[in-house]
Amino acid sequence: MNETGITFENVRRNFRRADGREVVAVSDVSVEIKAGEFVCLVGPSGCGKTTLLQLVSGLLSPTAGAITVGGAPISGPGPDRGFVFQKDSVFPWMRVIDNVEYGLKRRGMPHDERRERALRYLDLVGLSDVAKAWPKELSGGMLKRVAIATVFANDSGVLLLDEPFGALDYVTKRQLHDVLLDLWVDAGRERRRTILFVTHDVDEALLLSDRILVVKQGAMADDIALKAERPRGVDSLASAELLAIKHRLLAHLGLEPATGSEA
Ligand SMILES: Nc1ncnc2c1ncn2[C@@H]1O[C@H](COP(=O)(O)OP(=O)(O)OP(=O)(O)O)[C@@H](O)[C@H]1O
Repeated sequence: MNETGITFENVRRNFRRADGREVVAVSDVSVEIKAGEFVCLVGPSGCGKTTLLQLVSGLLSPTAGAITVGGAPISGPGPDRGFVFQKDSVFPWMRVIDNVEYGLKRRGMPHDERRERALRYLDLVGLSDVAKAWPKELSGGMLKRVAIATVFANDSGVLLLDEPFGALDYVTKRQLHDVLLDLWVDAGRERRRTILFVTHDVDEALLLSDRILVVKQGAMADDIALKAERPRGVDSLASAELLAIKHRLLAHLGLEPATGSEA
C-alpha cells in the first residue's frame, strides 16, 4: 500500500436524530481503494455516500471499525485529503486567487511560491482572467472551477468530491469532467491522486471512473471495474461494456428490473 490508498475495515457510523432515533448511515463497510484510482460512489439518496466521504475527510469518525489512508489511521482532517462539497466550497469574502492560495498559506508556503502555484492552477482551469475577482462575480460553473483549482493546488494525495457538479448545466458539467480528468492525470506529477467522487449521475460515473462502488442502505452492494479506454465520450457510453454497466447501475437504483448481475 503506498501513500494514498484507502482502506475501510468493518466501518460503521450511527447518528442519533433529534427525535432520539438511531440511524445507521454506514453499516459494515470493508473495501480497499488503490492509490491513484478514480472511484465513483453511486447509490440511492440517503444510502450513506456523503457519510463515507466525511469519514475519510476526518470530519466524522466511525462508530466502529477503522479507516486508513496510506496505511495510517485517520485522526481528523489533514492536508493529505482535500474535499469539494456540492455547496459552499469557496469563501465568499476572499478574492478568487486568495481562495486558491488559502490552504498553501496556512501550510506556511512563502507568498511568491504560493501565488505562482495558485495562478498555474487557475490557468489550468481556464480562470486566469478572474484571479482578482470576488466569488459573487462568478457563475456557478466558474465557482466549481475555483474549487477544483484550490483542491488540486493544495496537492493532496486524496481528493473527496461530493457531487461537485450536481447543480451544473450539461455543457459546463462535461467541460469540467475534462478539466478534472486532465488534472487527475497531471503529466508532471509522479503519482496520480486517489479520487472518491459521489454522484447521482450514472453517465458521469461511467465517463469518469476506474471503478464504481454501489452503496445501498449503508453497505457496499456492488463493486464494478471499468476497463473502457480513456478519453471517454458518447461513443464509449454506447459501447457494450459501459452499456451493460449502465443497465446494472439502473437496476441497482430501481429504475430497471434486476438482471442478476447486480446482486
Ligand atoms: N448529522 C446527521 N444526523 C442524523 N442523521 C444523519 C446525519 N448525517 C446523515 N444522517 C443520516 O444518515 C443517512 C445517510 O446520509 P448521507 O448523507 O450519508 O446519504 P447520501 O447517500 O449521501 O444521501 P444523498 O444522496 O441524498 O446526498 C441518512 O439516513 C441521513 O438522514
